Amino acid sequence: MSLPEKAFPVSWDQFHRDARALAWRLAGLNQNFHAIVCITRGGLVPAAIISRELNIRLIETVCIASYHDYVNQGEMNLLKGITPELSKDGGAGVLVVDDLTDTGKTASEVRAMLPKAHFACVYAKPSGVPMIDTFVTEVSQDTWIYFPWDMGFTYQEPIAKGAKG
Ligand SMILES: O=P(O)(O)OC[C@H]1O[C@H](OP(=O)(O)OP(=O)(O)O)[C@H](O)[C@@H]1O
Ligand code: HPA
Ligand SMILES: [Mg+2]
Repeated sequence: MSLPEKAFPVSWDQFHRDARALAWRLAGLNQNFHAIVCITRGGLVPAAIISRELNIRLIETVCIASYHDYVNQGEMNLLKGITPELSKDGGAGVLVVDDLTDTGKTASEVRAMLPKAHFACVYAKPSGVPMIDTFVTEVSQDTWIYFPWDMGFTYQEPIAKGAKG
């Protein structure tokens, strides 16, 4: 697959604001989550912000990767699963956090491990939306989200010369 048509660049400020907006939504559910399971690596950043806002101090990781060469998704690679302490009741009362859902495959893989957990991510594309309980911003499927931890400052082509957005 080549790079999707549209670009959605996100700055650190914007990501912090959007992750906080996610925390507000989650707080409004009054569900009293006792732990966060964050899907590494992308979920580490929103998990740090949400754990601070909601005062959740028990943080676990599930280490899973499927995008092996930037935009192309390969097979799911589960490097570390979830402690039985958190998965024993199907993950009831657990909040699962990721940066985004795209095809929904990553979330679906983790849902199979924690069917009763609440799934949250900051950004969502339409194919992944059915896998997620709470998110903040939806972008179209033909959009690539550029996260600040993947970026550096570079020259931008003017719009009139064909900049992508
Ligand atoms: O909905 P999907 O199509 O499954 O894609 C979403 C997943 O892809 C990215 O992770 P990636 O596998 O690139 O690993 P990373 O978090 O370590 O960057 C992203 O952080 C999500 O976890
Ligand atoms: O749009 C995206 N941006 C960054 N990482 C991703 N992994 C899957 N989709 C995306
Ligand atoms: Mg990820």
